[in-house]
Amino acid sequence: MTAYLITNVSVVGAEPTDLLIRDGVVAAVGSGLTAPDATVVDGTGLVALPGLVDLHTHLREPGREDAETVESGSRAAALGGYTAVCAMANTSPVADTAGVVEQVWRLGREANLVDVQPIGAVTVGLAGEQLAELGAMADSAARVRIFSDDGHCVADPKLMRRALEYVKAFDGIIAQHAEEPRLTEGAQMHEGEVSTRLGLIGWPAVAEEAIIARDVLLAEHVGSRLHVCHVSTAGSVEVLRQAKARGVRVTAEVTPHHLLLTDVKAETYDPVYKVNPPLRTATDVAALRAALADGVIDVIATDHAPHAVEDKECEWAYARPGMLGLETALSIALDVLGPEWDLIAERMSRTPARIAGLTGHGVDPAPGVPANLTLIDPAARRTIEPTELASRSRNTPYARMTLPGRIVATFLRGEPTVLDGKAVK
Ligand SMILES: NC(=O)N[C@@H](CC(=O)O)C(=O)O
Repeated sequence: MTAYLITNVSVVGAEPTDLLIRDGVVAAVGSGLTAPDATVVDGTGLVALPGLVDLHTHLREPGREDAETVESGSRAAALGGYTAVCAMANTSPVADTAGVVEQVWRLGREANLVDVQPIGAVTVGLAGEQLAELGAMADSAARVRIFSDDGHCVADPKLMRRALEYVKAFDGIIAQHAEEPRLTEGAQMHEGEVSTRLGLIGWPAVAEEAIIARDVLLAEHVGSRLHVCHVSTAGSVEVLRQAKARGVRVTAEVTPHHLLLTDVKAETYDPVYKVNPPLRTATDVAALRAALADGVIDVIATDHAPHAVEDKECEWAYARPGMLGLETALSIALDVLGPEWDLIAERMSRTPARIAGLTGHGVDPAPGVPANLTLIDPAARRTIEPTELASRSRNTPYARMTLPGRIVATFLRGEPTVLDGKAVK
């Protein structure tokens, strides 16, 4: 294994120092380190963070390898500064058996660009009728701990209760896509002034808030862990705030796009802005930012949702919901939060690693810890060109926008996956 000496780098915003990486771990931290055998990476002006961890990635394999594969999504993740991603279960076939989650896990190991931790489906085929083999997935080589029907809500309260009870035995988590389906039939965008003006059927905030309110009560009742995917409304934040104050075991994520973009984007009728849950109002964006800062929202998760051109570049009503996120998340976080490195490390690495139980991830560089880290140039600005992304899909809402920050290098267990801003393999 090659050793790497990263010189003059700011670790999570602290005074510059040197980092020596050897045999997969951070071997030493301090000024004036020397290591004649090491490859030197000049860290001047760069910030080192623990490798980012994404709780919500759609890798599309098996089934839609035209939109993304485990390998292409892993490369996109590494280029975005990630060292671990949790792969959502809405593949084809659905990841609702030990066989499928093991397949995804094995493909992740083979690509070896990030650690891919599969999420298992809660219900068979995401159909919301019958619990999937949660125990078999937990006992499989993939050691699944998070279960989600993401893309669909576990709408049946009895099934949701059973799922929460079942995973309690191994301290598992149910990650809910909070959307009361009866309130969102035919919905195309956020229900509000813009949808009224455009004549599009609305997805009301209450469809999300009602499910979160129900689920925090269920989680409290059975004493299980609940995670709420892609929180998008100010009202949801208030429900979560109250639940957390009561000690309910609930965590929540927000996406970069819900921290930056609003429903006004739908006025373009460009389906790149169609996403589930939909882009909301400026008031919601402000509430989500405040909740991220005060901890009511625990993590930024990308909801990286690649879609093939034919599924996205069509009439708004026919387009699939979802947008890319892995390669731009850190830049959006930097844009929204500013250079608050400790907060960024907390929300994008330490806390998601802790929630997912990914040992060796989300740990600040220090002697002896696994060398899972990323180097960022905060002064750089880059213009997003969709054709230059590593994802197989092109559906980024940030095309031709100039964003702050650039990932210079990412290390997975001491080996670079990204160097000089380029994927190593
Ligand atoms: N977030 C999205 O807009 N899309 C997700 C699933 C979903 O949550 O609808 C996808 O898998 O494409």
